[in-house]
Amino acid sequence: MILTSQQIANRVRRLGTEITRDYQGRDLVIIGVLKGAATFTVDLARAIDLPVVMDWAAVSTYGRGSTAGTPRLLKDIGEELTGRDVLIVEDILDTGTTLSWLMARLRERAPASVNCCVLLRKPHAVAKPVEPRYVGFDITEHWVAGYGIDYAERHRNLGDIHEVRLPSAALSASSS
Ligand SMILES: O=P(O)(O)OC[C@H]1O[C@H](OP(=O)(O)OP(=O)(O)O)[C@H](O)[C@@H]1O
Ligand SMILES: Nc1nc2[nH]cnc2c(=O)[nH]1
Repeated sequence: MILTSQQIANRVRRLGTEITRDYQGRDLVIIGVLKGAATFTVDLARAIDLPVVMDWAAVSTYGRGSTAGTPRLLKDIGEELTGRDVLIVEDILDTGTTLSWLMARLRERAPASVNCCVLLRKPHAVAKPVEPRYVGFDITEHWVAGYGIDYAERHRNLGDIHEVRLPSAALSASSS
């Protein structure tokens, strides 16, 4: 599996159009989740034709799914959220541990709404149910890297999204 930079750009443009339509007249705060969603968040924000506010959060999650420990906020946002419309932007929804925890924490701050936009949704997003309002692509459970997403902290700078072939950790080079 490979998602080319062109496929990603086309999808991001359409997501931006949808978000522009859905948030007309609202006070939209976009929160990108570091580090994986940094590239996607910036591209998505540029595809939205509204005066959005951008902020960043970082969450550390040890273990996933039923074995997950409690996630921790490594970096909090600076924006006040009371009465505002929050859109969390994530690169991957896998078990849902990260997003379900972050959405619950942000809801405690009395925003008008909290939704999320994920670029990639994996099939096992069931451990902690999360219903993203926007999804870029539904993908298989294979490990992926590129377009901000890492393999062992590397490859975030690739323009395409590649499948990582374990255990060699070679990146897929062609569509299949
Ligand atoms: O749905 P989940 O099972 O919680 O998995 C999804 C999370 O895992 C990855 O983050 P990671 O912890 O690798 O950090 P990073 O964004 O800094 O790469 C990804 O960026 C999501 O945040
Ligand atoms: N980097 C990376 N993190 C993940 N977290 C859950 N799935 C993935 C993946 O495919 N790649």
